Amino acid sequence: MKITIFGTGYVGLVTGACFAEAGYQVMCVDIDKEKIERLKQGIIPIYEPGLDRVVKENYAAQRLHFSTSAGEGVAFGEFQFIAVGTPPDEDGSADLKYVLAVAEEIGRHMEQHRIVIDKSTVPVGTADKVRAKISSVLAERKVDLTFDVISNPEFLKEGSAVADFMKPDRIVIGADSPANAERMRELYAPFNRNHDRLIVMDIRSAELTKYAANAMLATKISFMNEISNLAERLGADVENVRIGIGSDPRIGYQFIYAGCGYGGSCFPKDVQALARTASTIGYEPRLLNAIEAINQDQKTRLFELVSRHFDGAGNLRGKVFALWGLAFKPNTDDMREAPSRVLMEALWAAGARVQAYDPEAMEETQRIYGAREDLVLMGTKEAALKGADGLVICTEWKGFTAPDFAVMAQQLKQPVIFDGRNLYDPSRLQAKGWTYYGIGRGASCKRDN
Ligand SMILES: NC(=O)c1ccc[n+]([C@@H]2O[C@H](COP(=O)([O-])OP(=O)(O)OC[C@H]3O[C@@H](n4cnc5c(N)ncnc54)[C@H](O)[C@@H]3O)[C@@H](O)[C@H]2O)c1
Ligand SMILES: O=c1ccn([C@@H]2O[C@H](COP(=O)(O)OP(=O)(O)O[C@H]3O[C@H](CO)[C@@H](O)[C@H](O)[C@H]3O)[C@@H](O)[C@H]2O)c(=O)[nH]1
Repeated sequence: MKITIFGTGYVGLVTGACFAEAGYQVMCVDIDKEKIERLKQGIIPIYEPGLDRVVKENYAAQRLHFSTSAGEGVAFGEFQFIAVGTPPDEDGSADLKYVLAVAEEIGRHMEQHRIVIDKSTVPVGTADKVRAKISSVLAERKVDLTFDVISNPEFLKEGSAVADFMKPDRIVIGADSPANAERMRELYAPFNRNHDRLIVMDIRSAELTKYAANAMLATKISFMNEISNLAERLGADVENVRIGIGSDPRIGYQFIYAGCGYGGSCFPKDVQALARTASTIGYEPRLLNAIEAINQDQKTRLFELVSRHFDGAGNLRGKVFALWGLAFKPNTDDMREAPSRVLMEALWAAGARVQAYDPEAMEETQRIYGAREDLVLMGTKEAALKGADGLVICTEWKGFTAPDFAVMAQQLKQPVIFDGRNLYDPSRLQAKGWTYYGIGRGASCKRDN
């Protein structure tokens, strides 16, 4: 079977490389010429565990091909995956311009039947728009060709994208005929062994399933962040509460970690896009709006703790802060909507300087912020501490979980930690003379009310 994937971002590149690893012939097409050139040279544009090997080996084995030519891509695969970005429009709704541009290319270059599969996260009704776009271009060309449109949303997580794709929890297929569903079952057979993971449904339900999944996970996080704010004020510890409620299998332990807010390219944009969809059909999305609002507040939490500790009035002129963790989560270099950005920008606005360290996201930070006097990127987490007035943690990289606190205390001007991911045991640190602030740790930390 031959597959074409439009878009070589997190989803497209992982999907293409994993299909090639399963033995298929795959062509990845992107409009970004530099990205495609670098991929051909074996330079992987993102940090994603395991991706480097699958891309390089399958490219060398000539199962994985790269191109900037849409025409070449449309001619190549019977299956045409759309895996391009769907960024937020000005009003928060999903911008479909990249998706529809691909649909247009497919219509323009098609010479035989094609199965068009939408893997991008798109609002309900997008498959109809893709179908209409291809049909109108075919009509302009005055050619009579048949094609199918299928929805196949992607659920991989950054940081474990290859593993998630190889061993999915589920493969959601939105199809309008049993024959199309069967073609997808055949295509996904290498990833659907041992037990059936394929969930087949109508196209609109598949499109909504993707948003519902992300909104549900974001709800769990915002709920716990709200509880953390209560815990802080009530003198309870959200970490104890987390363990207490997670033990109920109806709640579960996953996605109930309070912290400095959720980031990334998906939860913030998808919660907003779903809320926007609701508004456009006259339904007030009260819960979705609250999830988003709680998250925005939560991202300012660390700055509040820092400024209250040092000044109370938000003036941090002359202060220097060590920052551990820039990426929006561990095992990625992605900084889209990262809580670290909100924190750094607030610290800078208050006159402070930042000495930052992240195992993977330094280049990305440099790309986003360029050279500025109030940001120094340090080569190690220890170096970031030197001469700083305090340590702030935004990302729970494994390498941050068991540092040498005695050495750290010597490097910092004063032993104070603002821990946005609740990595440490407050009482142990306090026993060693540290001032420790976590998220929602009212029982064990300094109360701030
Ligand atoms: N990042 C994730 O973890 C994740 C997971 C599941 C679903 N999604 C969804 O998948 C989609 C893609 O996300 P991503 O993170 O991979 O995006 P991305 O921004 O990393 O990559 C998108 C790529 O598409 C390319 N592109 C744009 N227009 C094109 C065109 N006409 N032809 C070919 N290529 C084109 C861009 O140059 C870019 O390389 C989004 O809808 C996103 O919401 C993302
Ligand atoms: O208990 C938790 C779990 C996560 N987070 C934060 O939530 C954000 C998102 O984390 P995660 O879901 O692990 O990363 P993503 O790569 O954004 O993956 C989400 O978004 C993808 C894109 O749609 C989906 O495919 C995935 O299923 C979905 O988990 C990060 O900032 C995390 O720090 C918390 O604050 N607390």
